[in-house]
Amino acid sequence: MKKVLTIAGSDSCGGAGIQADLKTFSAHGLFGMSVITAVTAQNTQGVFGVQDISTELIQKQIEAIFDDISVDAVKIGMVSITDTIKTIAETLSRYQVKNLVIDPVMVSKSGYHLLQPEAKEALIRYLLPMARVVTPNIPEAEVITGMKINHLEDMKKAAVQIYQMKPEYVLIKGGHLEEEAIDLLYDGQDFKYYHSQRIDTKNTHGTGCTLSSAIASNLAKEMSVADAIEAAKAYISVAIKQSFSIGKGVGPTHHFYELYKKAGLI
Ligand SMILES: Nc1ncnc2c1ncn2[C@@H]1O[C@H](COP(=O)(O)OP(=O)(O)O)[C@@H](O)[C@H]1O
Ligand SMILES: Cc1ncc(COP(=O)(O)O)c(N)n1
Repeated sequence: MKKVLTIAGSDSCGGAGIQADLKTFSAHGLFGMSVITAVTAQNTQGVFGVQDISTELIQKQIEAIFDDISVDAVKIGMVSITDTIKTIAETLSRYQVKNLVIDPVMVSKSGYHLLQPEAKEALIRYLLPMARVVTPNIPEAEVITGMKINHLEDMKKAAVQIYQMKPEYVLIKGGHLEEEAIDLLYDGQDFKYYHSQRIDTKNTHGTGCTLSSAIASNLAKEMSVADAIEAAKAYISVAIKQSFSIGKGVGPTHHFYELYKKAGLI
């Protein structure tokens, strides 16, 4: 059984964060584990409070896992503050970490800063060089590069700039573009495009978390990066198509193992 770890924040309403990650791992038939960086009080309408977990406990959670269990892939999501970032980077650097996917979570769909703006530099300096794949959405790519992204040509320029920050692969997600939801992969040489039809729904809470967890799941299954993203993109498209309302705001994606199996996605 392949084992996948998420290092991320808890979302009390279950649509994003640790909860979305673990659901995605299970839907891929994998064993999911978690290191919780922060607990958020959150629902479909907003984020109402955050408690960062102490760096001591974050370090102990990581050590508890890696000292005992072999981990096939790791996904990092909400990391909140500079001290958390430094602790994760320092602790992970003591282990052979395979297949690290970093989703540089910054601002929730409701506008709450899940990463303190001053922690951006630490994320770039300490975490990005450890990544096999980094998966910014367009607003995140804009913050990381300092450039405005309006269309595909801008995405390409941003991908080249982020690649210089030393991840192995950069995937810029186009969910925030107007027309098609095109994602762009750059490996330092070539660009690869992942097209999918834009699904007309407001229920996209947790789409970024789900995509990065699906990529980590596929890497744990020893797929190549390009194939892992292809399969993850198919997964997120079905998960968004099946998304539903659970409250008054932005609803979650759907992780339905049997459905995806029937569709031949897993
Ligand atoms: N309305 C949509 N229809 C189809 N795919 C979407 C839609 N919104 C997002 N996606 C896809 O979901 C994934 C997550 O993207 P995005 O929403 O940009 O990330 P984030 O949740 O980090 O903002 C990407 O593969 C993106 O192309
Ligand atoms: C704890 C936590 N982590 C991440 C997100 C971002 O979610 P999304 O995938 O919708 O960008 C969130 N809202 N809450």
